[in-house]
Amino acid sequence: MTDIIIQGINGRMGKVLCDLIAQRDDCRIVGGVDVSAQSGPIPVAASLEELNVKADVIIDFSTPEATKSMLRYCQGTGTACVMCTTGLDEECSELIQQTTEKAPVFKSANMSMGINLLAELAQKAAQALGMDYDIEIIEKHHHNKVDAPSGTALLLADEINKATGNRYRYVYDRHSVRQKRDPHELGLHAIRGGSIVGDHEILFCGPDEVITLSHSAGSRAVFANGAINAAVFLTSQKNGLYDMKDLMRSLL
Ligand SMILES: NC(=O)C1=CN([C@@H]2O[C@H](COP(=O)(O)OP(=O)(O)OC[C@H]3O[C@@H](n4cnc5c(N)ncnc54)[C@H](OP(=O)(O)O)[C@@H]3O)[C@@H](O)[C@H]2O)C=CC1
Ligand SMILES: O=C(O)C1=N[C@H](C(=O)O)C[C@H](O)C1
Repeated sequence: MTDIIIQGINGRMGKVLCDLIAQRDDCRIVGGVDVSAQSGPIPVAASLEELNVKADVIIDFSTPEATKSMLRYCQGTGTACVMCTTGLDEECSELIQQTTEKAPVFKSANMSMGINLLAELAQKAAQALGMDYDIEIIEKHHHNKVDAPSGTALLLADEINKATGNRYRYVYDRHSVRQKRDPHELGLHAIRGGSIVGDHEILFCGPDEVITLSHSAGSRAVFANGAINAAVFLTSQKNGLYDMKDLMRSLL
């Protein structure tokens, strides 16, 4: 039985996690962290220190500041964590590095299997098509999302760059750009509206043709299930950094 704390338990993802974990018999929620602590069967506090509950893994869908607090807590206690929050900064990258020496850390800007397959397909397409095809990524999310571009759009861009010898530099939204497109640009564009869960398109625009690879999340369950599976996976891992590729390999 994997004991889990959810950071951001009252948020959109936190609520879906609670529903899905209740249906499983290999894990349970032993506590939650959120701004507004609520009274209920699960203890919830404003910080991990205040919660003072031991768990095997913390799943984090919150804010970048809260993620940093969690990493410091995991460094001190050796607790494993699944990092799902996006919009993280350079300070967070350093904290992640330090934390992986003290605890198992799982990080992915997108916990769905589909996006991680899409990243592999995009790498293959970029390698096969070469510089004659301009790459543009369009992401669409609900109107409550605060960070842009999405962590997933950046993940896809980074994976493409990794597979092509870092040949691209990122251009965001092209607002006020007054020059023609350079072949080394990779465009990232964010759309925010309504209740869109998360759509990502990668366009390879070539001479007289466009190839589009896309993924559309039908519900938040795809992310929540990935995060729960990652939490269970982490309980048998050594200190270090893990991502969806490690989880997918373990399920084969
Ligand atoms: N990796 C992935 O697959 C996915 C990642 N995400 C990312 O997860 C994050 C959360 O998304 P979502 O659930 O939609 O966002 P929400 O805003 O709905 O939920 C975040 C929750 O965290 C709470 N919170 C704010 N500050 C703290 C704090 N210091 N400590 C603990 N909790 C805090 C918020 O409280 P309050 O509202 O009162 O501020 C809110 O309840 C985002 O960065 C999003 O991009 C989302 C989906 C999938
Ligand atoms: O905020 C969201 O909702 C989502 N955020 C993640 C991101 O920034 O990529 C993943 C998913 O697309 C939903």
